[in-house]
Amino acid sequence: MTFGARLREAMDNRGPLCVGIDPHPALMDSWGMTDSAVGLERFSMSAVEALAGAAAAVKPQSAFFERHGAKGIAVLEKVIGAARDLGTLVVLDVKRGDIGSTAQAYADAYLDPTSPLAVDAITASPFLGFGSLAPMIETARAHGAGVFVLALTSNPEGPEVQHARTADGRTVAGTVLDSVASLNADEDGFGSFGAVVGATIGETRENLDVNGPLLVPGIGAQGGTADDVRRIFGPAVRNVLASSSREILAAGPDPSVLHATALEAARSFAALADT
Ligand SMILES: O=c1ccn([C@@H]2O[C@H](COP(=O)(O)O)[C@@H](O)[C@H]2O)c(=O)[nH]1
Repeated sequence: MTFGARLREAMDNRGPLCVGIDPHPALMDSWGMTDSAVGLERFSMSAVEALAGAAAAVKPQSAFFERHGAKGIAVLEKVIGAARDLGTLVVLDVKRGDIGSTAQAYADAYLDPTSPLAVDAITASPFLGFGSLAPMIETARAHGAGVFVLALTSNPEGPEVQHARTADGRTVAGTVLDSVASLNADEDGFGSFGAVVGATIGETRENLDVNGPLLVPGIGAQGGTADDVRRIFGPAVRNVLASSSREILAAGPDPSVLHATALEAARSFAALADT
């Protein structure tokens, strides 16, 4: 099955929620865990075990593992394996992008199933030129994985680049969205290539229908709400995979409370798609 088909099924069965695994030092402290590789492992494994089954996907944020060096990467590997064993899709938030030959190495690291860090999908940055992502796109296609490309990010600095106009009058974000849509053009169902569009962007005139998933961060801690998602995405809301990290993780460490919080969030985003 392609990533798009697996994700559609998971979103339909569990609700369109992706829970971010972002082990911030302050969150680890509030869970009674130290800011160390040991604390990182306890935090992340407890989160994955509590959240698997309550969300369509989990999204480990690579930076929070990288900051613990080699031991942190070992924990990331364990977290990815545990989530996949529990039947939850893994979107690794690494925002990779580089010249083609290096992009291939990133693709090998995350999208080739023989890699220890292989996941279902990654986030990628198109700001070295959309074509530079080709090795990631081709590797994902070859192995039934997916790629979410940054288009309209949730941070306030994003518009200075993403709203800029290209020579043909389209915005940079518009060209990214069009390119993602063309990657999914031959797809009958739900494509495996998605765009990242924040819940905090306010208004947009861009065409958000990419015939594939829209990963939507910025919900909760950054101020985005379910109402914002309904307003921004309109009919494309059916393709939204709502992503929230700190707001849901703040409900821990009790696994049953964490699980219930994610279930409730998944229900509320599923209701948006039904309206
Ligand atoms: O536009 C983007 C792209 C990615 N992110 C990432 O999502 C989470 C958000 O965490 P919260 O705690 O829910 O704010 C984080 O890992 C970001 O790096 C994003 O926020 N915006």
